[in-house]
Amino acid sequence: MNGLFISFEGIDGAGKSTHIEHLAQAFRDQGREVCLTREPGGTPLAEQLRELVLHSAMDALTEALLIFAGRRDHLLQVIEPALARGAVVLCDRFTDASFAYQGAGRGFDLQLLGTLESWVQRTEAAPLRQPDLTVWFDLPPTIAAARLSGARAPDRFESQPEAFFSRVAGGYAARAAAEPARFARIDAAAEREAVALQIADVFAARGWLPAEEGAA
Ligand SMILES: Nc1ncnc2c1ncn2[C@@H]1O[C@H](COP(=O)(O)OP(=O)(O)O)[C@@H](O)[C@H]1O
Ligand SMILES: Cc1cn([C@H]2C[C@H](O)[C@@H](COP(=O)(O)OP(=O)(O)O)O2)c(=O)[nH]c1=O
Repeated sequence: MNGLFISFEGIDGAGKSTHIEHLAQAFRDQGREVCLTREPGGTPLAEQLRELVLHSAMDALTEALLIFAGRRDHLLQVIEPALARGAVVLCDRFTDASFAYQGAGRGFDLQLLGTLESWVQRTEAAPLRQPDLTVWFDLPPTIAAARLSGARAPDRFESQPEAFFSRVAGGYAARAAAEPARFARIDAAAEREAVALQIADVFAARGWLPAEEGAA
């Protein structure tokens, strides 16, 4: 069976974590091996880099290099081997987050991000490894901020002002517009159950899960 690489994107508080575990179970119920992972992070080395990126002050190039260094390790140690085994890789954020946060959010050079993407995502199995599907939780930053307020201690990104998240949201929209076949936009402002149904539809439409399996 072919592996499946699925990433989940959206601004902080968009609802990704709320839905990923349920999807993982739906795939396991179909007898699929599921590799549940995240970025920044996903390997011991990349988790160490994550700690630095989320909690230490640094300039934009340093930040981008650390994130892509972690991504390289994660891709080679975890994602490619899982795909080669035929597993379903569910990844909480991938490179679109770099274009949205470092690019649109921080104003970092998009061309340079594209260069890093092409270096880092070239593997033996793929000239440019990209997710087969990116589930994009789209919702206004005001709603995300309200959901997050008091829910958890903010990291370096979560403590940014709302204008930052408006730019990040715009960055996701631009990536989605550039690659509409890879992106599935979810109206994440909806109630939890309605969001789950939208996600279920996306997976059913691709024939990856039975219609009822994705709904919470
Ligand atoms: N559809 C929803 N409506 C209202 N609150 C939600 C919804 N989805 C998630 N939440 C809540 O919003 C907060 C952020 O959700 P979470 O899944 O952690 O987002 P993310 O992983 O994208 O940052 C959590 O407290 C969660 O319980
Ligand atoms: C993958 C990635 C994440 N990030 C940021 C987005 C998030 O604010 C932060 C951590 O992501 P995430 O794991 O989604 O945080 P949490 O578990 O707290 O919801 O890292 C980037 O800035 N660039 C990237 O390439």
